[in-house]
Amino acid sequence: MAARKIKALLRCGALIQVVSPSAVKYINDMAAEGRLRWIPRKYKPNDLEGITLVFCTTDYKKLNSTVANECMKLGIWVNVADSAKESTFFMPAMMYQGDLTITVSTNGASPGYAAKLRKQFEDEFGPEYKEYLLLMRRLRKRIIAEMPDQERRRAVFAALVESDLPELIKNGEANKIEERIKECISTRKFDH
Ligand SMILES: C[C@@]1(CC(=O)O)C2=NC(=C\c3[nH]c(c(CCC(=O)O)c3CC(=O)O)Cc3[nH]c(c(CC(=O)O)c3CCC(=O)O)/C=C3\N/C(=C\2)[C@@H](CCC(=O)O)[C@]3(C)CC(=O)O)/[C@H]1CCC(=O)O
Ligand SMILES: NC(=O)c1ccc[n+]([C@@H]2O[C@H](COP(=O)([O-])OP(=O)(O)OC[C@H]3O[C@@H](n4cnc5c(N)ncnc54)[C@H](O)[C@@H]3O)[C@@H](O)[C@H]2O)c1
Repeated sequence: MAARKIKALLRCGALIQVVSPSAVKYINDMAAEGRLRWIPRKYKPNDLEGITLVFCTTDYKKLNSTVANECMKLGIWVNVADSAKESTFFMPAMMYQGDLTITVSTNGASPGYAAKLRKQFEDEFGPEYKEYLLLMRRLRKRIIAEMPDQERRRAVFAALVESDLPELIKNGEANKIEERIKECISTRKFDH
């Protein structure tokens, strides 16, 4: 449980401290690589000093609850793995494809369903979207620099996002990609 939360946090560049007498291999490895600090003992109340975000992921319900209460008193945001009710924030299911991030939440109604939808998004948004967004990032920079008229730029961006570029990338149709970009750049239509 803790390992799953840690994976998401490391992606965001969080500074992580784990307090637990035991740790799974992943946490052990991350500690050995210096990517987090593992304090191998039971929780003590002053562990919350200077902490901005807390995850209570022990298998000891009463302790999770006590820590959550302490956090509430101190105004620290807390996520309680076995109690949606005592959490002040939830984690969503997340997927990444380059610069694309998709998160799903059911607001605590069914985390399993959030996970199922996340898998569906992973199937739908393959590596072509990573490529597509790299392309869009380059094009957008160029268009902003070279196209002074904002209305015109909006029309071009709208055409680019409505285009079949991801499909063309997926199918490796390189010649059509150039052609499609040119078509989009020459578009003048803009729907308000
Ligand atoms: C999305 C995800 C993110 C993550 O954990 O990083 C996440 N839970 C995931 C999976 C999952 N969790 C559970 C199952 C078993 C099936 C099931 O219960 O449905 C599965 C399915 C699985 O493992 O595949 C059990 C469970 N979960 C919570 C409780 C306690 C409670 O409900 O009070 C219990 C014990 C219930 C019991 O006692 O039986 C509570 C929460 N879990 C949340 C998030 C928050 C609400 C998010 C939302 O509703 O969208 C919330 C409120 C707090 C939080 O943890 O942030 C991650 C999917 C990651 C992915 O695969 O992409
Ligand atoms: N939110 C979710 O998505 C979700 C999903 C599955 C399970 N859960 C819940 O999360 C909880 C943890 O599940 P798990 O599978 O990770 O359990 P686990 O047994 O693998 O891990 C619990 C950890 O808590 C540590 N611990 C126990 N007492 C402690 C103390 N006093 N101080 C510090 N650390 C202590 C243990 O050393 C262990 O490393 C369970 O209550 C489970 O119901 C939540």
